This record gives sequence, structure tokens and C-alpha cells, in this order.
Amino acid sequence: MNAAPATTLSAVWPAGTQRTPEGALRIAGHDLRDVAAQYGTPAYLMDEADIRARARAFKQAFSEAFGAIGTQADVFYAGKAFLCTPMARLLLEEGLSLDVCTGGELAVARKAGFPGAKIGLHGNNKSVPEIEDAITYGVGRLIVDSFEEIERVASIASAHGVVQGVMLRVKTGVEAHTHEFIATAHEDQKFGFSLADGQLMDAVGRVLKHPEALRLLGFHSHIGSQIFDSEGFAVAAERLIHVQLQVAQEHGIVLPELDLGGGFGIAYTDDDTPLTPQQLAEQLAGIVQRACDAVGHPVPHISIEPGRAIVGPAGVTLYEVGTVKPVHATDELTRYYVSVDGGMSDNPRPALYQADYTAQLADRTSDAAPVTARVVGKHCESGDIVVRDVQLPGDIQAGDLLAVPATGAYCRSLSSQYNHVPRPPVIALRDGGSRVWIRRETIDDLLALEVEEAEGEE
Ligand SMILES: Cc1ncc(COP(=O)(O)O)c(C=O)c1O
Ligand SMILES: N[C@@H](CCCC[NH3+])C(=O)O
Repeated sequence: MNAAPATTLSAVWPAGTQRTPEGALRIAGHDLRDVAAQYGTPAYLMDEADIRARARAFKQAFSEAFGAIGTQADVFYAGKAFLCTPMARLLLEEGLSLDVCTGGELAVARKAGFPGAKIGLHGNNKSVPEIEDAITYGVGRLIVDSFEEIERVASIASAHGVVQGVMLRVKTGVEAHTHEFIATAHEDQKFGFSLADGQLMDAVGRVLKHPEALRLLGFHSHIGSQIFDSEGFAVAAERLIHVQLQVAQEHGIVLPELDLGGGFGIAYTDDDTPLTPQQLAEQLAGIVQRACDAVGHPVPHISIEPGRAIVGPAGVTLYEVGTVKPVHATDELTRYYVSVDGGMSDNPRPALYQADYTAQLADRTSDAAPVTARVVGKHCESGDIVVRDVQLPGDIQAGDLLAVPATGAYCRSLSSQYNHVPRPPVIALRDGGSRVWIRRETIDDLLALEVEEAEGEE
């Protein structure tokens, strides 16, 4: 008798994820039971080919769509989504640029040999050492976020005899359709110079007073994160092109660059329907062209900064189930609390943003009737939820493996050691091999930070 064929999972999973005829999940050719046996759980798994394919898709789609309107577009991967040295090297191999926002992220880029010219440094409160590191490393663009910083960057650049390329972060006033904590362009939040109250034009004037130290490249806007339509980008682009025109009229300078930021949404569950890189690129190119044509301004060189959309869907967290507790939530509902060996320390997004995820058994299939389950972690918080609502087989039990998809972005990078739970490793899976990108943290790693009192010391 022929075995049942492998089935391919939905787009919430890394491309090509399958359920094998034996019932286990397989990613990049790896049976997750073998991965768990080799590396332990919990573990962040990254499908390397999937990251590469998404990086390539963005690069190609944006260069084609913006090439068609007579300009170029660079893709700066937003390192905050997930960064480590091998990831930075992968991006470099794929021809992307890199957005970092702290000295720590810059240090990873340097370790990877990422050329300074292909790096942008963000941050609303960069320290003097961070600015010095960026300038001496030759970072191509520094995205300036405050009046204090204009003077700080000018004085450091001038002390090093450098004319530093800068962009101004703009608060465009766009109300992005996303969770309040990840919307970043409305007035009442910390990022950027406001367009509405004249701060931006004031900032332009102040940058232009330092021609020996600062070169104004253009404006930068990031309207927020996990956004599914291009409406907000259209409003932001129109406003930005309009001020670029104003700069041309008032100062006689045509600013060569415009950065539209990142924030492109991904599917966390099957209810989410993100745009493809090609759809995004075509829509954004149309938006920029119309905005420029409307005021007769040349189309600037464009950059975008996707983080989540490149790395998010490529990641899956693999857990082991420890307990299953049926809870009589209401007269009608028994909810099965499935506790796994990680939780809010490896994925704080549900606690921070009420983010939705899904999950599937990774070691077997089951014919048992599905039950309403909540996947929770092992931390001392009732908000320690990994997946709020998911249907899982009623015979789920201790020892089962559970996989949660779409955890490649803002999980490892937002992780903590809450309750002294060491952080999971990051394992890169590729056809024919696997490799540890970041090893599992140990209790000794955590204890090593403590400073013992020397004997005889008060
Ligand atoms: C300035 C900037 N660029 C890019 C990003 C990347 O966002 P996302 O990972 O949602 O694409 C962020 C984070 O939201 C950001 O603050
Ligand atoms: N950390 C957020 C996104 C904000 C990114 C930085 N501006 C998330 O997980 O969705």
C-alpha cells in the first residue's frame, strides 16, 4: 500500500512546510522530531531559504517597480526584527542594506563585515558613543530625530573631519491602522519632527547651517508596523514630497533621497492576507510617481525598511508540552490550557500587543476531536499567553511537540530572561543541513553577570 503523500501547510508557515506521511511537521527537509532531539526545546527555527527568498523578492520587486518610474529603490532590512552575525552576512549576500538603531545592532553589523556605506542608523536618543561609532565606521546615513541631535551629530562629524549624510525623521501625522503601540507617525508619540507645527522646516534650516559637517539627504518616514494596506503610505509620501518641494523653493536644494520606512504586515494566522512584495512595490511606486507628478518634483531615490516581512514568516518556535489543564471557563466552554516549556520570555508579543498566533502539533497527527485550547508559558503571569485561541486535538498531552509559526520577527529580539528562564537557541534550517546561529543560553550565562562580594568586603 502506498503511504499518504506529504501535505503542504498554509502561508502562515515557512514556504514548503509539510506534514509528512508519518504525521510530523517538516521544515526545509527537517523532521521537527529530529530537530527537537538534536537541539532540545524550546527553540527558534529559521528557514534560511525562506528568508533569502523574501529578501530577494523585496529587492527585485522594488528595483523593477521603481526602475519603471525612472529611479532606484534600496531595501534596508530593519535589524530590530531579528539580528545576529550570520543573519547580517546573509543579507549582505542577498544585496540588501541594513537599518540599525543602537550601538549594539551596529556592533553586529561590524562583526559581520557589513559595509558602513550600506548602513543607516536610527534612534530617537542615540548616545554620543553610538554617534561616534557610526561616523567613524562610515555609516552612510544617520536618521536624525531631534534638535539636540542635529547639533550633536554636527559637532562629532566636524571633530572627525567628516561630512555626514543625514536624513530627518518626519512625523507625518498619519494614523496607521495598527495597534497603538506600533503606530509611529501620529502627533502624540515620540518619533520625528512634526510637519504640522513647522518643526521639520526648522530642522532643515538647522541642518543646512552645518555644511562642513552635515549633508541633508532627504526625509524619512515610518508610519508604523504590521500594516496591510498602502493608504497610510500614500498620505505620508504626498506630505513628504510636498515638503521636499518646499525645501527646493526655500533653499534651492533638491533632496535626492526619500525613505518610506517599513511596517509591511505578515500573516500570523490564516485570517491575515498580506500584500506580496510585488503588489507593495507597484502600489508604492504609483504613489510616489503621482505625488511627484502632482507638484512637478523629480522622483527621488527611494528606500524602504522591511523587517518583519523578511524574517517573520521564516521563523517557527518549537516547544514541548508539559501539562494540559481543562478549565471550565463558562457553562458552555471548557478551555484546555496547554503549558509549554517557554512563553512570554521568548515571545512577549501577545502580552504587549494582544498579538494572535496559531499552533499545530509537530510530532504527530491525531483523529481526536479538536478542543478549544490556549497555549500558555511557564512564567508567573496569567498574561503569559503564546496562542490565545486555537483548536488542538483533544488528546494533546505532555511530551507532544507544538510548533508556533510566524515567530521569526520580534520574538528573539524582544525576548527576556524573565523568571531566570534562559533564552532558546536560534537554529537555521536549510535543505541538507542545520546550524546554530545563536546557542541556547544557560543558567551559568545568567549567573555570570552577578558580581559576588569579595571575602572580607562589607
Ligand atoms: C524606523 C523603522 N524602520 C523600519 C521598521 C521595521 O518595521 P517592520 O519590521 O514592521 O517592517 C521599524 C519598526 O517598526 C522602524 O521603527
Ligand atoms: N516590536 C513590534 C514592532 C515595532 C517595531 C519597531 N518600530 C512588534 O513586535 O510588532
